[in-house]
Amino acid sequence: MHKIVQRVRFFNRSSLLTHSHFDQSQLVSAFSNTVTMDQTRTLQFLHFRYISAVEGIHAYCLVVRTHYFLKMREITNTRELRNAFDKYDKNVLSRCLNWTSRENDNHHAASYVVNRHFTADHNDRCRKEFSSKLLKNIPDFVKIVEVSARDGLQNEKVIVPTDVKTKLIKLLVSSGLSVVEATSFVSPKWVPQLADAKDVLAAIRDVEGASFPVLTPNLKGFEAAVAAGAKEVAVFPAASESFSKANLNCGIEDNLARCRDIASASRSLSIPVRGYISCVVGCPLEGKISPAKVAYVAKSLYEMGISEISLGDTIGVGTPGTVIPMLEAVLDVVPVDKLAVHFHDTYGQALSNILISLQMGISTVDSSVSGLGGCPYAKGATGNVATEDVVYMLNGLGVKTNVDLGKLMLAGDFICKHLGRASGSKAATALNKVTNNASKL
Ligand SMILES: CC(C)(COP(=O)([O-])OP(=O)([O-])OC[C@H]1O[C@@H](n2cnc3c(N)ncnc32)[C@H](O)[C@@H]1OP(=O)([O-])[O-])[C@@H](O)C(=O)NCCC(=O)NCCSC(=O)C[C@@](C)(O)CC(=O)[O-]
Repeated sequence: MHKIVQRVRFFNRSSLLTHSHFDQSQLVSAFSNTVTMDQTRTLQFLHFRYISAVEGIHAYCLVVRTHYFLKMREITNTRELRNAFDKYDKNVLSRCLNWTSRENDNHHAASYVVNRHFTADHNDRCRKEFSSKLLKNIPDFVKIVEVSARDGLQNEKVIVPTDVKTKLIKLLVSSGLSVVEATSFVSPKWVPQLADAKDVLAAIRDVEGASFPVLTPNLKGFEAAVAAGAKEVAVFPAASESFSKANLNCGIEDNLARCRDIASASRSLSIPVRGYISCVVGCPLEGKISPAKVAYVAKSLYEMGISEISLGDTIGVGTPGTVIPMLEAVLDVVPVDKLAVHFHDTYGQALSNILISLQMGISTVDSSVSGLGGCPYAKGATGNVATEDVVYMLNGLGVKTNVDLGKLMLAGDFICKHLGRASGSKAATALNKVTNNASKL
């Protein structure tokens, strides 16, 4: 039985009931005549499957390697195949199936399923093609920027003691994470949870093996951070005017001016400045955000010498369908090695968005242990993507992170126990059930 790997649309059920008398040879000969190909060969490429009315009527026209007989370039995705099929073959197919396509029924006639699994040889070839196409841009190494101690905790209503925060940071570092965002130098009136920023930095002063960037919204925050020993800072403009006002009490342009001040102050101290852009696909206040707006803010940050630009889907509404155009727009103005992605998992889309970002060449991913997180000024935003889930996926892809999943899970267990809640990481939850030695996975 051929494995059907991609189904676009079912044939119209009622049409099939009416026109269920066609057979395979009829179909093959119609195609052969049209595409001047011998029947045996055509059979190889075209497979028709009809399941009787007892099981429910489904007909699949399997068009494989369409380019072979249409002398087209290879078709790799559904949309391309649909377009090509619509252009060249719809009428042929309709004739084969003895259909009279009604005008608004055209899409039924153009329905098809791609079958890439019709011979062993073909399987091997396809697997290689898939691997080279889908994995070719995926980096060998991904840098994970762990944000749980800042983004993860900033939204917690009950104040987490400083020693719990610092123990969390130490556990995260011991798992191999090389960048652990530590805290924010923001107004304690705005984010009371991080009012102990200075004490956190003091407590981790001697911890080696990682850098500890901190958020600084303005020069006041930057100066306080430097005085407390920060060696890396981050600014955080938004791509949404309304969110910028809600989060920072100033609009995009005013905030970019503050970022510029911080960038120039940091230059003389050789302090790298990271830049987050919030709301890169959607805003809790404005809805959809255009890729052009994100590209504008990204370009501004790049031009002021920001070392890394992290693209934040603050409320987790993005899907690959919205993330790809956003990334394309940003990649037009900022080199890929300067970019990072920062996905919240509100709608369960974070891992697919990360995979797409890796396929587009991005090699820095922000995440938060146990999926902790949420922005106090983005109502409805849930946790960041869980670091354990990201590491699990990257391990599966053979991508190095230098992070020990077992030790990472210990950090997750620690903070979840303290907060009195279950982990938001699916991988950690599953691994905790099936093995006590997750670090071997
Ligand atoms: C930017 C401000 C300070 C403006 O807040 P403001 O009220 O407009 O500031 P102001 O200049 O009028 O000052 C008001 C008071 O705040 C003080 N102040 C002023 N600046 C500081 C500072 N740096 N540190 C400590 N105190 C500060 C200042 O001294 C004054 O104190 P007062 O005289 O009333 O006693 C405020 O809006 C703020 O702190 N916002 C931060 C909000 C925040 O942290 N949001 C969460 C982080 S963003 C995020 O999570 C998204 C991200 C990055 O993860 C990416 C993603 O997920 O997409």
